[in-house]
Amino acid sequence: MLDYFDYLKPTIGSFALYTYEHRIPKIVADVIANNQISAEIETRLVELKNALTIRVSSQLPTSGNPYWHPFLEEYDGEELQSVPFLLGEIYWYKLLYEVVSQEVSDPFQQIKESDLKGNMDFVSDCLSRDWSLNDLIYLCVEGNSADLSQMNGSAHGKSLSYILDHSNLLVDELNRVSKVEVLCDNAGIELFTDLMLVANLLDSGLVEKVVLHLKAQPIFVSDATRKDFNFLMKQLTNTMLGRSFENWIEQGKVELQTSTFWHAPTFFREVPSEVLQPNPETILISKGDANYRRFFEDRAFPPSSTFDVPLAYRAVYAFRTLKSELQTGLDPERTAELNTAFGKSWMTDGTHAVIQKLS
Ligand SMILES: O=P(O)(O)OC[C@H]1O[C@](O)(CO)[C@@H](O)[C@@H]1O
Repeated sequence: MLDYFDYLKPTIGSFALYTYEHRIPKIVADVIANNQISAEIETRLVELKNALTIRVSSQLPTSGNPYWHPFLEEYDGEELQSVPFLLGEIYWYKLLYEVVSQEVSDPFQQIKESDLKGNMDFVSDCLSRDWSLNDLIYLCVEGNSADLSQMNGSAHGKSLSYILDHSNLLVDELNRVSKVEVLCDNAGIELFTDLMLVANLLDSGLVEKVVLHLKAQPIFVSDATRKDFNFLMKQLTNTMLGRSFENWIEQGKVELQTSTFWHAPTFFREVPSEVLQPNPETILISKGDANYRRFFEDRAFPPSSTFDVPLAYRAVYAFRTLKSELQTGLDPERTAELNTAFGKSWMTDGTHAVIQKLS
């Protein structure tokens, strides 16, 4: 039972505190450096650097997004340091978005686009190779290292150590379904690797349809929006991959969905049927760290813990490089080995990964 465990919060020595004290000021500085904004907006952005002193306000403009209401009711007036970390982070990104949105539609657009442009050699190299399905699964997880919210920016291509690897199970289960849904994570290189995997699934006839879930608004710096998808497609003009996706979208074999649920402070137990429609003919692939945190509610439990993921898909798989202090389903002996070798850093430094069957 998840409820049995406390939420992760920015306590001394925690990754949450490091995020609020170091990562967030860096994100603000990057947004200022990469956007043409007025002095007034810049001043308001600088105020957001002191994230821990910010208080939740139920007056936050929610632009008609109903998924904000339970959070605002519950935490109105509280400082971010006493709010569960994931929800507090989402609140902070919303404040950032509200501040800049009068002048800029996506504060991270420039950062995301220049990262992709700077990595087009990697894209060309990937497009020129033959890939097995298994290798594409690994590529797709490695794509999740390309997270621009981390201090070191895009880091795809570094080799990952897999602490759980259920990829063979996934390949086996892919033979038994007709549809795959992907909860996409980062734009640019990660989204490109997602498309590479999806293309293999459709080209091989393994599945008939794929739904890609994108963000309706910018969040967590590099999370992929519809606009980011279009930008990637533009870079893929005149490639086989680009043409295939144009056709599949036209034929309805690839569907792009966005929902405001993904940038509201919500957990998966609240996901409504207008956002996800689980069914036993479909596999859900959840990309990235933030989605993993949303499944397990950012709570402090031992890494050997297991919890039900109450979504009635044929199966749910997480493709994730670890960037936060939670993990499930790990053998206690393996956990002890990792702690001995790396201290706590294996959980947050993006060097370890899982391909994990969650249900
Ligand atoms: O792009 P990903 O893999 O979801 O990672 C972003 C997430 O990781 C973190 O950087 C650390 O948890 C968060 O700030 C955010 O949840």
